[in-house]
Amino acid sequence: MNKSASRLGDTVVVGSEYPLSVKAVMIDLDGTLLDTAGDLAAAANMMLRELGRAELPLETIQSYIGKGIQKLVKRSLTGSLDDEPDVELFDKAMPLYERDYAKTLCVSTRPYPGVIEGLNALLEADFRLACITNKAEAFTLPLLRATGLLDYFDIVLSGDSLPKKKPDPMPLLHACKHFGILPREMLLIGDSLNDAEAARAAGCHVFCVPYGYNEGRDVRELNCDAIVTSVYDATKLIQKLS
Ligand SMILES: O=C(O)COP(=O)(O)O
Ligand SMILES: [Mg+2]
Repeated sequence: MNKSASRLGDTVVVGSEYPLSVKAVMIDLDGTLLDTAGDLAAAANMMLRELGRAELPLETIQSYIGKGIQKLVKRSLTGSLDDEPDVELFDKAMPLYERDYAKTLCVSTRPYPGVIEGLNALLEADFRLACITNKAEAFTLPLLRATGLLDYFDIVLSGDSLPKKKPDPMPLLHACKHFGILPREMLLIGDSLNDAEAARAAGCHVFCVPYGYNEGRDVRELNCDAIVTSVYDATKLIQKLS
């Protein structure tokens, strides 16, 4: 956010061109649509137990979410954001984590307040919707189905759907192409640096929610167009460009 930020109720916006005119909306999954941290952490701790290692607090594992499950496993094994674990240990840990997360996938995971209302309002206003996540597809689709969100989206792009994932702009540009629209006609709603960087690199608008997982960092540090309290609140800042 920059110095010209202003407030509309609890929503913080930058600049004054509101409502923004866009044709389609992309929404991030972990930390924006769904509160997945409890189930991701339960699986990480099952894996750590099976490897005879100490469990980690939920808050620590929550700060490891954002760059896909391989990175989550590496971070859980090393207790750091960027260190590389021993290759043999990682090769043993990865299938354990995948098996464990398949078990915990939707135990406590729920949509955040304002998500269902927001998705309904977006469809009512005739926006086409994409879900863009760094989560692996094997988990994304069952989770969206189990929480009743899958049918809202025209396209779902997961962390392994394309050669590159967020913060690379590739999935965002792919979604623009899918809808036949320009990046500046697209809005991404996300919760992290990965979303903000991907949107800026693609040339899309980006709003961030403050309740998600920004790898332990303050969401106000992000270069985004607005911080919105919920997906529903985001709908009040946009209008359909026909
Ligand atoms: O899988 C992750 O680490 C994060 O996924 P997200 O892109 O939906 O936030
Ligand atoms: Mg996220």
